[in-house]
Amino acid sequence: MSLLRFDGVSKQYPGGHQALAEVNFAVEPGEMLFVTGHSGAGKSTLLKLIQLAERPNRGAVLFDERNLHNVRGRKVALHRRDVGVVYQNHQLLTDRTIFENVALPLILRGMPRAEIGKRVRSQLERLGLGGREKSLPSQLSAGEQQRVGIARALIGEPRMLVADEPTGNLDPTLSAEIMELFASLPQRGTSVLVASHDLNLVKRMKKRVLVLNHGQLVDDISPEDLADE
Ligand SMILES: Nc1ncnc2c1ncn2[C@@H]1O[C@H](COP(=O)(O)OP(=O)(O)OP(=O)(O)O)[C@@H](O)[C@H]1O
Repeated sequence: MSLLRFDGVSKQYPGGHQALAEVNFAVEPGEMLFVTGHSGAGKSTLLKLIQLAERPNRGAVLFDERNLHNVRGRKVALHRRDVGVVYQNHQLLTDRTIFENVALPLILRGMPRAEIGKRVRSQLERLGLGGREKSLPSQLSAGEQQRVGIARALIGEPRMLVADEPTGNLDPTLSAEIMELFASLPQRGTSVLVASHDLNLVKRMKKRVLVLNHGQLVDDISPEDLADE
């Protein structure tokens, strides 16, 4: 059973711009894949539909076989727990410590403090940020800040992680490191979908790649196809 399915999905923004046209694909549990394409191709829109930050005009987005069309009101927040989001500029709270930034989603859920402490420390350790709990974001390097953003996205144990240009601000070495980190997540059962316009970086990862062109899904490249290149 697929974790995510786009079934003939079209998205037109008010004003008439067609951002996605009849897009079909499915993602299995624990699968990692990329979506790439030129600026304006529809990558961010595709990710927004998964988080319910936008809704399609036609077609259906199914998550765990549930049509997101029917997820409304308070159910939206519950759905978002299943989808961790990583942004290009990590959007950390600058006046809060690393611990507090990562703990926030669990605090909002009302989880007991002791449990939060345990989970956050273990997540930071796992991402190589042990010992940085009390630092402020400004005291960390760009790569470390991005790892905090990833820790925060993962802390609620989402079924899927979506990342929009997560290496946009990083140099090539750090970008490769962050991509390797994403690639290790499926081993823990989390599906990962990364949007990036950096085709070279994407190809080097040898994972499945969806290619968007003016809102159309024009290619769905398997890891085997990339291995031959
Ligand atoms: N809120 C909006 N209202 C109107 N048009 C929008 C809106 N958001 C995006 N668009 C348009 O939809 C198209 C797809 O945008 P989207 O942000 O999904 O592309 P993208 O592939 O992520 O681009 P980039 O790599 O530049 O971020 C673009 O032409 C964009 O101008």
